[in-house]
Amino acid sequence: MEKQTVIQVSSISKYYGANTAVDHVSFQVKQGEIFGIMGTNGAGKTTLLEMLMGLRTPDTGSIEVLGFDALQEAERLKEEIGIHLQSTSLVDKMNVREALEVFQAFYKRKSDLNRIIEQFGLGPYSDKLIKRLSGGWRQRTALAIALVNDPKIIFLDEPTTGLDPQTKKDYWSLLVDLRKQGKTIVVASHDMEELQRNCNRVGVMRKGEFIICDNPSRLISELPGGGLTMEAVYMYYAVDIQGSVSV
Ligand SMILES: Nc1ncnc2c1ncn2[C@@H]1O[C@H](COP(=O)(O)OP(=O)(O)OP(=O)(O)O)[C@@H](O)[C@H]1O
Repeated sequence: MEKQTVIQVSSISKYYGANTAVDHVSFQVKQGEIFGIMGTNGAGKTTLLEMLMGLRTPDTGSIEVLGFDALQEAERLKEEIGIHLQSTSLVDKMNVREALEVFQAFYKRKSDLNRIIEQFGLGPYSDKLIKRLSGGWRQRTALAIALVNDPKIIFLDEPTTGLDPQTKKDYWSLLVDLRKQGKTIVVASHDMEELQRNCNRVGVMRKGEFIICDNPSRLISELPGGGLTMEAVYMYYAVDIQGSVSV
């Protein structure tokens, strides 16, 4: 059976003065996909994610998420999505369980916190201050916070930056489990290996444009001149011809 489209992006742009951060981007995400977004620093990934989450208003185009207009129905949409905080500094002074409870209070629908704590292995840490946790456990906590309203879609902006390879793997196995539970995951990342291994499809951004979007193995095998890894895909599509990154 054809999977349902849960995100429909049609020709959205975002301008910051004369700077075009996102340039007429269109794509769809299906229910249950892990959808990756890659691109150089400044390519527009965060701006794109923020528009999908209803946190930023596009200057052109439209976005439908789970049947809601991300612009007109942003409040309603927030009930249905999980947002992974880039920094947990806001909740640094709380322990893990307190942070989960505080964030859950914002939502009507509530997931079972004990189940999340167990699923994420957070039990031994639930009364520990977040600021005392290692990077990996902080990111795990941030992901747990994104799940307090039992969202259908989870948006993640570079969640594994700075984590060691094993901690990254452990983190991704949580995401794969969430996908198996039917969640849709949209994730921006600079880690080519994790995108290649885990994403159903990856969109490549360059200077605000969506250059190409396909599953990782096709992106690699159809690379003009041949390629073996997402690194080659990145070098070909994401880095501009002069080899300089966008600013
Ligand atoms: N609030 C803002 N005001 C003005 N310009 C901004 C703002 N946010 C982002 N930009 C600019 O928009 C462009 C896209 O930035 P964005 O943060 O979306 O890129 P990114 O791909 O997420 O980068 P990174 O990988 O470094 O996080 C950049 O040129 C950036 O300088």
